Amino acid sequence: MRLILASASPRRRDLLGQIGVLPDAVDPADIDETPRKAELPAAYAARVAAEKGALVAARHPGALILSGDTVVAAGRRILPKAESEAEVRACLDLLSGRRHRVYSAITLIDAAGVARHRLSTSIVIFKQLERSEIDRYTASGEGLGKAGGYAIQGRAAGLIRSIQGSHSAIMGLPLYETRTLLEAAGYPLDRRDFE
Ligand SMILES: Cc1cn([C@H]2C[C@H](O)[C@@H](COP(=O)(O)OP(=O)(O)OP(=O)(O)O)O2)c(=O)[nH]c1=O
Repeated sequence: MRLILASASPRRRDLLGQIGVLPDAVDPADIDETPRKAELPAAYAARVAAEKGALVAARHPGALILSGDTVVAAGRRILPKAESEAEVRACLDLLSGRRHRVYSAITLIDAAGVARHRLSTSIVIFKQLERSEIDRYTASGEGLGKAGGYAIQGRAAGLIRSIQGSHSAIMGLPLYETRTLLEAAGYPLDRRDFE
């Protein structure tokens, strides 16, 4: 059974590897990720994960397709995937000293073309950040290319007071839900147990 990871994110590949799953191919979906007007963060994450999966499934008939989308939200506000230092700084200014949510959606399309979806919601609380902490974090470059301008798997962990939910989901792929969907689709898991 061929498994295609529909993602350009090296984090998603590494996370899959953490549960012993090695995709047969990685084929990212390049879609327009602009939120719709008044679209709520959870619905947005779910929609984008589903759209990425559908696009890539069309290129691989008969394969399993796994896609995901991770969105950082302050209330109803969707934070960008930070693409500049200014965006990282703006995200940290907003997240400092408060709790926010991280929505991590996945879609698995099975060999028959049936799509199954899961959404994992986590709550993250940053400490009240000093100006110098924001300056240093921004300059580190770690927040670039990350939803909400930070990476919990990196030095941002030293600025985060608590998380509630799933660490893997915040990083980009909710592993519990991923395993559940792969299992439901008949994908052979835990093969190393039998070797
Ligand atoms: C909040 C957070 C996000 N991220 C990353 C995970 C995702 O790569 C990225 C969110 O962007 P996504 O649009 O979910 O994914 P992507 O563009 O990197 O890859 P693709 O669309 O091809 O699947 O932010 C972290 O690595 N650590 C974190 O703590």
